[in-house]
Amino acid sequence: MLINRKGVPVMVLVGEQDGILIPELSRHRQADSRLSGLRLLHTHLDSSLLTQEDLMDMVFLRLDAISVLTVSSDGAPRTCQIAHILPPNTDELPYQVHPAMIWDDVDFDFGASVKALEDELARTGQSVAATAREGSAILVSVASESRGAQERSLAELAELADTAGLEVVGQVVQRVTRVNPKLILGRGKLAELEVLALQKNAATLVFDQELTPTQQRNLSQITERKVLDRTQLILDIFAQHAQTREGKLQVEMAQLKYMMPRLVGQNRALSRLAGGIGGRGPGESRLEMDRRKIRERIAQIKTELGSVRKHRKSTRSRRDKAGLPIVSLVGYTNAGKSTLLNTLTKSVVLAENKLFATLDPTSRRLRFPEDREIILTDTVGFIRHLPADLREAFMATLEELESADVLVHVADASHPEMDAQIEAVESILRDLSIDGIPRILALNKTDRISEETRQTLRFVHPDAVFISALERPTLAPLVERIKSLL
Ligand SMILES: Nc1nc2c(ncn2[C@@H]2O[C@H](COP(=O)(O)OP(=O)(O)OP(=O)(O)O)[C@@H](O)[C@H]2O)c(=O)[nH]1
Ligand SMILES: [Mg+2]
Repeated sequence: MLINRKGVPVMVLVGEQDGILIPELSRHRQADSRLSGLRLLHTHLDSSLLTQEDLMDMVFLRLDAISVLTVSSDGAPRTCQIAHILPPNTDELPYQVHPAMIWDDVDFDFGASVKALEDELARTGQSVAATAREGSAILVSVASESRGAQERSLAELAELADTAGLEVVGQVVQRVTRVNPKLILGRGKLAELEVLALQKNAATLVFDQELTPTQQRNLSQITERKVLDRTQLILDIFAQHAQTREGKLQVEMAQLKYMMPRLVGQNRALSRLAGGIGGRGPGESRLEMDRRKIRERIAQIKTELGSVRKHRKSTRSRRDKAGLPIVSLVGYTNAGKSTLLNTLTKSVVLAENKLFATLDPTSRRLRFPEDREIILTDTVGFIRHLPADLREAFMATLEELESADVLVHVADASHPEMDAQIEAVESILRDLSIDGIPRILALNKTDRISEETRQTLRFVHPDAVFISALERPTLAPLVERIKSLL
């Protein structure tokens, strides 16, 4: 029986021995509350009390409370057990399960309990600006790696989320031997995640691992929240930041390719549900048409990209004819490449403390004191675990590197993961087969490291040049090294 907050039963459900089917409840959800406003009282025909399944139902249906009543063989009520979701608490408990009570002794004030919960949830919800709700996110990692490794990867995901404009309000880590093909995480962990999202008022869940179309669909259906994975987040950032024609086309293509299999997935689900939803949904034929349109658009983008590239090749060969040597800055995202380009050339190339501030190769002329000129080009930031779909789009933006005479690999010496970042960059350079071009390793942001760290780094990277892109005088040794290689 589903009972509303006035104590009125709104639905009586009849089930079978081992379960009842609870229909879609979202219609009952009140606008001013995040719980459904309903509590479920149900019976167990054996004498078992609340089960894990019951608690899952409470969480995913966002019930105010769930109670189970056991009945004697003659149908008389015996014991009752109540559970309800908890407001955010220091013990990080998702819900409270009360001890079982004799039915005749039950004296539980549902009204008071739910009011306390709603008040508390509303209060924590308000500490984040009301409008921030759409933008507040919980980060989730489900993998077989160690907890430490997962947390390091989540730290990077948090930076990505920040760049994408999301506010991170919590995180959940699960270490598994095998991921759940339907939900990626186990049901129990999903319930924990759902309660955390409810407690923190987070509208978005961001997974560090790539979600299959099925997982993504299931997760957003069950949680009714926006579900993103790392790929989508990066695509989103790419889309926000791409500036040139080529950058935009590359991003659009990657997005369309990402969408395709997901459309197919939706389609299958729709055809399975077709009887139920009648003509309201975007019918199968519409989706079919959308897929065809996407394919057409991808083909069109390919043609456009071809002509954009041809154009760029000709500007490149003009530059080659001018005989100016090309020096390209490469490096992990946020290492300080654009800042270095700015300081060296005093030009204004977008530099921000955001990942992926730069998405398109940007070139500047740089004149040395003795009247020698070079072309200095900035590039897109590299990143580890670049999703397979994005690798191609990313590498395409680096094509220009082939014609570089010198590569300056900029690394952030103040970053705890610097060595892993350096390796990630080197690996992509190897894939591009341009690791043969003379290369200088510039350890940047040395204004932020201690003398001790500097000593260690000098030992580990004896060939590196130490710079601070913010301090022009520190760049002299780098300029000397560049000149010596030309
Ligand atoms: N303290 C300090 N901060 C720096 C230095 N160089 C760059 N930064 C800061 O680091 C942040 C990232 O710099 P960017 O130049 O945008 O980095 P990028 O490598 O171009 O990043 P992407 O374009 O995203 O790949 C900015 O906030 C810079 O101000 C430095 O030498 N010292
Ligand atoms: Mg940049």
